Amino acid sequence: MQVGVPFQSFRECIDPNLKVLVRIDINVPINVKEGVILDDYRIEAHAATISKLAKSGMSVVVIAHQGRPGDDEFTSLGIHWRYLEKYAGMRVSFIEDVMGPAAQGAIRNLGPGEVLLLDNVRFVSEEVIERSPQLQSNTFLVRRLAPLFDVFVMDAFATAHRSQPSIVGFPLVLPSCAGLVLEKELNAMNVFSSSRRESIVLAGGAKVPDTIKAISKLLANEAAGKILVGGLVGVIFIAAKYGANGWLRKYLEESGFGGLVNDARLLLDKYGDSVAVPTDVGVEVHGDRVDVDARKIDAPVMDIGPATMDAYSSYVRGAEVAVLTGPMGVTEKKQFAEGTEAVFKAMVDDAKFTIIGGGHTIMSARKLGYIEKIKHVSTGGRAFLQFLVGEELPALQALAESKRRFWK
Ligand SMILES: Nc1ncnc2c1ncn2[C@@H]1O[C@H](COP(=O)(O)OP(=O)(O)OP(=O)(O)O)[C@@H](O)[C@H]1O
Ligand SMILES: O=C(O)[C@H](O)COP(=O)(O)O
Repeated sequence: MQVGVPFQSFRECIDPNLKVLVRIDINVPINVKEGVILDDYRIEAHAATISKLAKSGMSVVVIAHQGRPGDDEFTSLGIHWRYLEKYAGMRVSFIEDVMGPAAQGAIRNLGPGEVLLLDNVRFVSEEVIERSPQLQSNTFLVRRLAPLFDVFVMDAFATAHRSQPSIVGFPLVLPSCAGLVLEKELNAMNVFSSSRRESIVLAGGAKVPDTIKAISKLLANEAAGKILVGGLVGVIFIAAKYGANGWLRKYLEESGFGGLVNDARLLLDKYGDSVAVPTDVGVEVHGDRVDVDARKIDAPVMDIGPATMDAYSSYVRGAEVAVLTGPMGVTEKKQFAEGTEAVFKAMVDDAKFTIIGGGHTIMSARKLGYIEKIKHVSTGGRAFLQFLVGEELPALQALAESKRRFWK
């Protein structure tokens, strides 16, 4: 943990005599019907925090969510349980309850070194309402569970942007610390934010409005030296820089992204060379890849082109930090994974520190064989973007408040 961080570090919560409540984020892509988790990266990451706490002799209760009420991935943590056991390398018990008498009884009876996973905290309706930490500390969830614990460990970086009871409520009533995953995320982000003009952000993927907003904030805060755009985000910047005819014009009308072209143009006008836009792209013609000039697009854009790969690789060379959020192309199709592969290669070969974030980005890095070579793989999605651009995260503010209240 860096000096000057305004909350307690992980090791300050470790004490074999204590019962700890740990909030983790094991919200993962899941096939509920078949009971199969499609990407367990987050579970593996948080298992380290849990095993460390349990091995120290603490009684460990884990609280987490999966999905949002009403969506297909909203389900019990009964599926996650076994994965957690596998990665923690120890027995984990699971209870189909969050804060009722069954859960309370199991928490009371938990012995030293034992781990209990509670069910999906979003089964409790209060959890999905975002309000101030003060109000969240007065919810039924917090009032029922907090008295059963000595300390709270906040490890769910990926949910740190939510002001929900299990994130911001407990720190106001229990002495709290950052977890191992949260500490790692903050350390990596500190490397990024202390490099500023020496860092490069590669922004691709398909979350076009969110990513353009993030780019705008990165530029306004002078948080990065250069932004290199790709993926569908890059397509919007291509339209802003070179104009849109043929396929591109039709695509903008049909996708509803037309309005964002103006936002991209304003950013290019204001920040000029700080944003690099693809000069060529890989388009799909009858299933094949054809590389064309970005001014002459007449088929679906699926990747950045070879000249752009070279240019982006040379920008990455020598960067203090290179961050990739969102793939450069449709990596699900082999012939359009070339751009993403080229920038991964440049990152691991030539940048001093590398960070990636986002579900598809991580999956691409794994598929293309770069995951082990990236210095920091973030567990966060929205939280990662929000933190990257320098926005406050409610979870961190609540931890800081906990320090003021309990750790004099
Ligand atoms: N040119 C393109 N045209 C269409 N889709 C693209 C293009 N480039 C990338 N994509 C798609 O973008 C998706 C990933 O973008 P997204 O913004 O969701 O990334 P992420 O942030 O890593 O993932 P997640 O949202 O899961 O956290 C992939 O499915 C990929 O196929
Ligand atoms: O996957 C995420 O980004 C986090 O688990 C937060 O999920 P949410 O967007 O449903 O709050």
